Amino acid sequence: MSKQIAFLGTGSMNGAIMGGLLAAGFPKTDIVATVRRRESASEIASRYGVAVMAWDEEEDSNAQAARGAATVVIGVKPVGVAAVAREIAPVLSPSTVVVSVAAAVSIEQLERELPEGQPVIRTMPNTPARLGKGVVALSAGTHATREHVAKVQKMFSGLGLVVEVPEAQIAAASAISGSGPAYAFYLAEAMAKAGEALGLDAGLALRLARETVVGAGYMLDEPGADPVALRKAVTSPKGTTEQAIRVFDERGLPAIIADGARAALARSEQITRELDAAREGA
Ligand SMILES: NC(=O)C1=CN([C@@H]2O[C@H](COP(=O)(O)OP(=O)(O)OC[C@H]3O[C@@H](n4cnc5c(N)ncnc54)[C@H](OP(=O)(O)O)[C@@H]3O)[C@@H](O)[C@H]2O)C=CC1
Ligand SMILES: O=C(O)[C@@H]1CCC=N1
Repeated sequence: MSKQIAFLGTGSMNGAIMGGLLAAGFPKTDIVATVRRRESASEIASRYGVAVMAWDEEEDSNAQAARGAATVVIGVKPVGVAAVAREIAPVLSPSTVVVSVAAAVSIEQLERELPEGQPVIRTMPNTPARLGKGVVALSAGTHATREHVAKVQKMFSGLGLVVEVPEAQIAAASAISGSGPAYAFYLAEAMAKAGEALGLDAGLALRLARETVVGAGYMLDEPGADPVALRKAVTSPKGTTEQAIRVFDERGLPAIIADGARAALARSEQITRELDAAREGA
C-alpha cells in the first residue's frame, strides 16, 4: 500500500479533514487511519473506504500506520498526543512531516517526543473542512522548511482557507475559527428556541433558523462580503431588525462573544500548562 497520509486518531476533526481530502479527489488508497475502538474502525472503513486500524486491537497500530507515510496527521485529544508521538517516533522517516491538529499542544511539547530534526507543523483546523469550507491556521515547527509548509498548505488547500500564523496566535485562531463553528451552531440553536417562544412549531422554528444561518453563510461567502454591510442591508431604519439589534447591543452581546473567545483562549493556555505539569509529575 502506498501511504501518503496516516491519520492517527480519526474522530470529528481528523475525520473531517480526511473527508475533505477525499471529496477534493485525494485517492483513498493513499490514506491509512487509526482510531482507538474497533467499532469506530468499522464505521470509518465503511463510510470512507480507507484502511483503518484500531489501537485497542493492535497496540502498535499508530506505528504501523506512520511507518513509511509521507505525512502523519495526529488527531487524538490533546492529552493523548505525547503518547501517540512516542509510539511513532521509532518508525518515522526523517522526511515524514508530522502535522498536529490538537488544540493547546505546543510545537515544543510535540517536538520533544519526536526524533531530533523531525519536521513538524502545528495546525488549528475546523470541521467545515469536510465540505471544503474550513479554515486551517498553521505554524511551522523548528525543523519544518518552507517546502514542508508549502507541501502541507497545498495538501490542505482543498479544505478551505489555509493561513500561516505565528505559533503565538494559534490559540487565538482556535478561539475564533477552531471553536467558531460551534458558536454559529449555538446561534442557530438559540434562534430556533426564540422562534418557539414566539409560538412557532418546534420543527418549523428549527428549519427557519437553520436555513437562515445557512443563507447568511452563503452571502458571507461571496467575494468581498462585509458582515457589517450585509447586516445594514437587512436593518431598515425604524424597522424591526433595528429593534432586535438594539437589544443585542444593550445586553452586550458583542462583549459576551469576546468574553467567550477569551475564555476559550485561556483554557487553551491552561491545557498547555497542564500537559507540562502532567509530564513533570510522570
Ligand atoms: N472537533 C473539532 O472541531 C476540533 C478539534 N481539534 C483537535 O482535534 C483533536 C481531536 O478532537 P476531536 O476530533 O474533536 O475528538 P474525537 O474524540 O472526535 O476524536 C479522537 C479520535 O482519537 C481516537 N483515539 C483515541 N486514542 C487513540 C489512540 N491511542 N490511537 C489512535 N486513535 C486514538 C479516537 O478513537 P475512538 O473513536 O475509537 O475513540 C477518535 O477517533 C483534539 O486534539 C482537538 O483539540 C482541533 C480543531 C477543531
Ligand atoms: O473544543 C476544543 O477543545 C477543540 C479545539 C477547537 C475546537 N474544538
